[in-house]
Amino acid sequence: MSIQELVLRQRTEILHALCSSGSAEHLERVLDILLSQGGLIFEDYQNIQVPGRALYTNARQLLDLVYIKGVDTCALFYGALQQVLPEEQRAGFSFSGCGSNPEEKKEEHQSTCTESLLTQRPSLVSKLQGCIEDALKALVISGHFTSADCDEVRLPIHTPSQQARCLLNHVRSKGESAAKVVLQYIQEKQESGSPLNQDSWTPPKEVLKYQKKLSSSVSAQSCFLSTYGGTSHMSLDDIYTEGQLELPDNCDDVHGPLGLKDIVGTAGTVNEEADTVLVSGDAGGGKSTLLQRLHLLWARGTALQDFLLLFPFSCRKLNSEQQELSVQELLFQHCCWPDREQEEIFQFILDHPQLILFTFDGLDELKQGFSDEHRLCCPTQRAPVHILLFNLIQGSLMKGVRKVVTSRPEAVSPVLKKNLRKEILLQGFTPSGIECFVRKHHRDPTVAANVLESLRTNTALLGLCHSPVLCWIVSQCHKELLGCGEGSPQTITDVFLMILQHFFQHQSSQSTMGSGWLHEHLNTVLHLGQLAFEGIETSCYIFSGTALETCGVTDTDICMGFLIQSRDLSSTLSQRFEFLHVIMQCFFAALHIVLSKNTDRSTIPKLFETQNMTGLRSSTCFGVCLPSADQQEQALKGEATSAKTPNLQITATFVSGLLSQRHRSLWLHCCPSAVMEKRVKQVVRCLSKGMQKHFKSIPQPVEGEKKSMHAMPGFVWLIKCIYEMQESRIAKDAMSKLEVDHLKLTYCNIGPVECTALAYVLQHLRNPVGLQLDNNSVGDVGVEQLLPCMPICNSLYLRNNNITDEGIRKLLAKGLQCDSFRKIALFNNKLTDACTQHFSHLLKTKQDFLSLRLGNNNITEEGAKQLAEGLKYNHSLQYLGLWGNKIGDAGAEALASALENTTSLVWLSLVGNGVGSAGACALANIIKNSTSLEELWLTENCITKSGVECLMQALEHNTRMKSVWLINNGLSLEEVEELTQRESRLIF
Ligand SMILES: Nc1ncnc2c1ncn2[C@@H]1O[C@H](COP(=O)(O)OP(=O)(O)OP(=O)(O)O)[C@@H](O)[C@H]1O
Repeated sequence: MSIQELVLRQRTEILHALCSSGSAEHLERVLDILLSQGGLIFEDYQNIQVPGRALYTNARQLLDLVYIKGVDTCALFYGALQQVLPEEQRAGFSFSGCGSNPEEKKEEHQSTCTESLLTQRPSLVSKLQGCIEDALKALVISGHFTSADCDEVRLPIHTPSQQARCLLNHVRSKGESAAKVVLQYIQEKQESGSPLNQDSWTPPKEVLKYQKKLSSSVSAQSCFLSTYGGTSHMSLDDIYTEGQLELPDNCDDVHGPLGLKDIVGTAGTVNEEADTVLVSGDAGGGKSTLLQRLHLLWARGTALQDFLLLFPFSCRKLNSEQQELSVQELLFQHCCWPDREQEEIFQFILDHPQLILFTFDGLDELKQGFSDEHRLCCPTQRAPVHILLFNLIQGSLMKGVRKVVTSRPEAVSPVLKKNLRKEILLQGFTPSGIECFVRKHHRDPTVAANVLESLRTNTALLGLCHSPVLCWIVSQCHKELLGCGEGSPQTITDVFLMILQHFFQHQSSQSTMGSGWLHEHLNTVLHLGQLAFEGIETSCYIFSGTALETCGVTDTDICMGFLIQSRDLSSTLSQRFEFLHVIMQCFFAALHIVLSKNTDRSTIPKLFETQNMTGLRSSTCFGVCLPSADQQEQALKGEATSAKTPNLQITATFVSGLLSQRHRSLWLHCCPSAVMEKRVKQVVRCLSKGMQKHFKSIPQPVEGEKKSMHAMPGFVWLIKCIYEMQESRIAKDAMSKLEVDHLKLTYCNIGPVECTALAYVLQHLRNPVGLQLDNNSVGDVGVEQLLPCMPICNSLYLRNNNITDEGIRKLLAKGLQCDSFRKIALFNNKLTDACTQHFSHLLKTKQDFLSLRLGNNNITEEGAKQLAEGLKYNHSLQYLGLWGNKIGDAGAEALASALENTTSLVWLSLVGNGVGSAGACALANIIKNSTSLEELWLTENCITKSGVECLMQALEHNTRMKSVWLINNGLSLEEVEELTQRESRLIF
């Protein structure tokens, strides 16, 4: 009998010997040997070892292939069995002359490293098992493996030998030089005599010394928070509160909240080839503080430990670099100077990009807007710093070095987006974050409790506190806050006036009553205002002593605490200053515009006009104040103005707030009232004109469609300015001309603060509208802020907004009293069964409610039962969507019984709810009896043929039903075919 025949005859026994233990190890070792001896080629191996396929199937595939390949391969196969199987099993599979000497084969296959990986595979698998991590490190350092490659190898379902095989397979796909790294690594291990399972790679000594110096300077720079510099020292450890990190809505590959580690992790990656991670968030939202935290944790060795060197940059500081620099100079001069061996250290950085992390804070503050026009690839070539920065971000310079960049969202251009690995949104504090921050800020629990209580009674202020910088001010000014009773702050201008007063009164020997405090410090306000204004118009946020002098800023002014000394990793001899926070600079710039005698007449119109055009990329706002050469340069740069747009918008918002009726008494003795009146009129006119422009942009509706307005950039900002003015006359005027049926504000970065302003303004609309706020960050506090405009909303769309049951409780309590309120959509929020009783009550009470969509929340059987209670008594609901919840068959049964005789429901979706056949049979009763239902969606519900039969029988009695959707249920192809033929309204 030939050996080929033997393979056939012993097929069952061989399969048993290879697979009966349930472990794949025997089969995999046989494959290793066959690969090493040329019995199989790698493509054969891939055809046999199909991931996820049953072990027996793989083994059968091997036997088929061995048989087809012929006698030689069969002989090698029997030889491999002899090597792999336990002694007691071997005897059954002996065949004289089988198996050639593997060493001989090795001689034949020495030409390339990739081939050696195959010929030496059995021994490599055994050698690598104890030192997978080291081998991975070598591959990462050499640039062949990414962290995703490593993760795949490390998968916990792999045994050590499978990890080794997976590593070898990956290496093969990376090519010859990767194979060389592994072989060299194994060889060096053996030559050094060190056991293969010990970590041995350490960076050169000079690099380690440099790392130590860098990390100690990063640590020193990041352990205190700068906002407290002017008043008191607060260590970051004592005050740091987790902010809310989110991925943009379209990528939902992560469940649960993101943490700091996810910033450089794989979550949310959209472009594997790019190296830059963007953290975007509003002014004062905590981006710089978050980076500072990352820096500190890295320097302490508790985070980002995959990176040996971390280079932190501040775009604000890079603005003042006048020289052209090379990357080497940029790193060493701006971050940390190596005491020795600069060339060696820089070469190490170039050779090991995976071990290096750059952070660039405040890209929006860079004078030049991001552009990819000037390409630079050579790390030793000098160039203006912004060009270096852009090329680093794009990866044309220092490819492979990871970069984390922060920016305000308004300044993120499409060109920048194109170069991003991923984006993470920093959404400020959550409600529990606010509480945590206040408690950290006030060690005295009674004070903390009082501050929190005053926030609870003033939800507009609570909304503002989602912004960490405002939360800081509110905590800092707790005495003023607790003493102000009725006049408690409502707007961001109120909050900043509070801190202004707080700082002045802390510096004064006696506290001045009434509005006298401002008059007393008017000179300081004007000096700092001038400095701030000039800085905002030229994107300058750091000021030299000379700049201070030019604006008349004195030592007394500095002592007030609004300016702090600029910190820098690179040592500079002259002192430089910056405002406590850039929003503070905007506030002083606004004070200058409002109070200065020298404010040009065109300043206010230009400030508002520019912001209102399209938001970004418009001509420079304060162009008139710049020398004409600068104007030309700005115009040429085009995007340069976009970077400062957010600060101009904030300044304009403050101008509106400062000129509001409520604050005018403050300025009585500071500025002639006629001038003040004129400025107020200018602002009101600008806001009204801005709104008009938006309204004019609304297209006429197509016949039969509703008139709908999509918010243009700048719309929300205009609304916020109107809110700052706190004059309902202005809000009313602005809104009286808006005639739309539907207002769409999706993806507009709307948080609680914006909700407050929206509600304030929209309540003056003449006719009810549909308000669509999908994909924002409204949250429960935002929902509460929206309540005043509920009477004007006939439908409310709040998809993807972090809303919980508590928010719904308040929303529905108000909704019950609103006659127009008929529809609500809340997909993708955080709702559970706890909110369904409120919906149930709403359904019972409001007999004109039309549409309820609660898809993709966490509603279970219990919630469905609660809803059913309400549905029993409701005769108006037409649309009910519970797609993507977990109501199960019992939930479906409860709904079915409540809706059995519905005369209103037209559309019901229970997609993806685990309804099963039992649920389907119950739902069939609605089809049987209802006189209204037209569409039933039961896609992805594990319904089998028996369930579909029930639905079909019910359809026989119903001619009104248009379709029953049953895609992706537990039906075979044949069943689907048969059922479709029997009933065409079933859609599979
Ligand atoms: N996570 C945090 N924990 C505690 N305080 C914070 C946190 N984040 C921000 N703050 C406070 O808010 C202030 C403003 O934050 P930060 O400067 O980090 O905001 P930003 O987003 O960088 O603002 P901008 O875009 O205007 O530069 C900080 O100085 C600090 O007082």
